[in-house]
Amino acid sequence: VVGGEVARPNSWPWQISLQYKSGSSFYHTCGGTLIRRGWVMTAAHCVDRSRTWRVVLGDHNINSHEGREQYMSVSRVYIHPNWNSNNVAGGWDIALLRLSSDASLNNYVQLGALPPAGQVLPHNNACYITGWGRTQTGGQLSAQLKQAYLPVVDHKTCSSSGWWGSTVKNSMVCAGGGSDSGCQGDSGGPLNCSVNGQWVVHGVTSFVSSSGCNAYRKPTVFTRVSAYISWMNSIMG
Ligand SMILES: CC(C)C[C@H](NC(=O)[C@H](CCCC[NH3+])NC(=O)C(F)(F)F)C(=O)Nc1ccc(C(C)C)cc1
Repeated sequence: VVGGEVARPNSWPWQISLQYKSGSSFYHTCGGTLIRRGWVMTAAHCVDRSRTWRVVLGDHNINSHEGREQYMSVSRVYIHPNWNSNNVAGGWDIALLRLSSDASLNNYVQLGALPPAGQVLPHNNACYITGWGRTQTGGQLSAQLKQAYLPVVDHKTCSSSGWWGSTVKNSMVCAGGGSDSGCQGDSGGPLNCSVNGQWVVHGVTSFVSSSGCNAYRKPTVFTRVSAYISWMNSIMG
């Protein structure tokens, strides 16, 4: 997250850290959202290489053990069948991770709310991106979970010339476009939007401009969760 601020610990209790094993250690690579006690939603581009994964729930500082974390292994990865790793602009950047055991829900670990199928938010709807991703283009990951206010940019604006043009599809949500943005390492994490006074996870962080995370008129682009409700239900049952 470029800009924004460090989140109050565990104030986004559905945010997870997706980590891969290398040698005897695990490393943060992406974010994700706990959507059922045994299921995590993330981006397909986060898991299109087969690795040994673990999901950390209830985390704040990913470099220290604070005692609230739950470490879960992943029993199966479901990548959307239409995902093409050579074309993030094609969309379909969504995946589900089946955890090998159910999470315990508490003050630090809660389920994220999903939108109704087809819901599209209006221009400027209040949303926050959260994640441990780079804090500057080409910079380092953040040790502590960060948040940034990224209001929705409607499809009409986001897909216009000077913005993303035809790279952005209707199955995506744009948010931000100013000095705050997502960045590498935020991928897969939630776009948390305020709808009728409730937080709803409307986006899965997908891509930013290759010329820089907070590039002018290149809002962070998210997979629009409301376009994938039926697919997710078909997998999770
Ligand atoms: C070094 C980084 C900044 C490059 C940048 N990376 C990204 O945007 C990666 C996802 C890349 C998936 C591709 N397999 N996502 C992120 O950085 C995220 F913002 F989500 F955290 C990128 O590729 N951006 C990109 C590439 C192509 C397009 C279209 C023109 C096809 C749009 C954006």
